Amino acid sequence: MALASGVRFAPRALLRPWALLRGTTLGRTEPAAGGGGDGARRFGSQRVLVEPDAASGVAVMKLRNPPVNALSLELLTELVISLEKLENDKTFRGIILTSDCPRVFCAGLDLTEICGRNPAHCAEYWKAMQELWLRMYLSSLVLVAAINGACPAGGCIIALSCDCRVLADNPKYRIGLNETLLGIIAPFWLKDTYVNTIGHRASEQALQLGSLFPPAEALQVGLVDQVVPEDQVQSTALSEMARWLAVPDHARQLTKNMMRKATADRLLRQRDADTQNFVSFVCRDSIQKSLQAYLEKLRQRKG
Ligand SMILES: CCCCCC/C=C\CC(=O)SCCNC(=O)CCNC(=O)[C@H](O)C(C)(C)COP(=O)(O)OP(=O)(O)OC[C@H]1O[C@@H](n2cnc3c(N)ncnc32)[C@H](O)[C@@H]1OP(=O)(O)O
Repeated sequence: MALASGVRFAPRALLRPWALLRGTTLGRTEPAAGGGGDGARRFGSQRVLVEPDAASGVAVMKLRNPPVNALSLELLTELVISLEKLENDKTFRGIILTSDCPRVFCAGLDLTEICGRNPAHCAEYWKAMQELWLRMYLSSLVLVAAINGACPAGGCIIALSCDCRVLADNPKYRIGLNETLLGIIAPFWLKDTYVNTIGHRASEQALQLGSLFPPAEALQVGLVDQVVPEDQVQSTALSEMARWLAVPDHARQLTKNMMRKATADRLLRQRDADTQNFVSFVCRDSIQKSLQAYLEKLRQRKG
């Protein structure tokens, strides 16, 4: 990811994401409906659909890991690869991230990846989560989240690592970090991202209470930048994108780096310790029990 000035600010020592790939179908390119030239060709993978528009330099990236876009290891990996692909293509300056699943933007960590799994798997999973956050948080592209569904926990992290957030005005589409309600604790880099977005006091309250904010409250606290009727989320995200792209890339990119680098560096300095911390915490019997109970409650809630 080179800046116009030649500065590279994406962490270079990141995992090679394709090493994590199992049974995915990356790199597939197909014409979009009614499409013609290059600008109308879709590409992506099984769980991430990319609709590039070369003319505007903007790609729409859709999460499609039904039913709730839970962040499985495969989805995390495919997101990193799609992001990297767009970043390496000079045609693109911005990405609109949205969901292809009805009513849910992203349900957060895939709890089945950390329930009843061995420590090695949990470590691999957590590294992939760190990787995605680092890549998104420091991306040289403009990232706009078009939040067209519920956005708890890890879903909120994805949205917060974008530059701008547009949320559909539906009381069911709540957003926030609800980790404490699952008996788990947001890691420091998540807490830092929250504080950077909504300030210390609001974060302190929201993190301890595990608050999930409905749209009007999310707007008020500053978690999202716009709340609009559901059918206007995409068009508003495009208008926001135009506003951000009106700024010269090099100036915007260097400013973004100035604002975010310290937060990302903090994780980069202690990535292994953060992984060990995560693994030893989630593998505790008591935490496994509460995660299992939460998952069971989700399953029983159905119907
Ligand atoms: C040191 C510790 C560090 C901790 C790191 C912290 C970082 C992030 C934490 C997390 O992200 S933990 C995950 C938190 N997520 C949630 O609490 C959301 C839970 N899900 C929901 O509230 C709802 O599913 C929804 C997203 C609002 C959607 O509701 P809807 O009614 O549309 O769908 P459901 O019927 O509830 O679910 C369908 C299906 O999906 C399964 N499922 C839902 N969420 C998850 C998940 N996060 N992981 C795995 N599976 C999930 C749910 O059980 C249903 O499954 P089936 O019954 O169909 O088998």
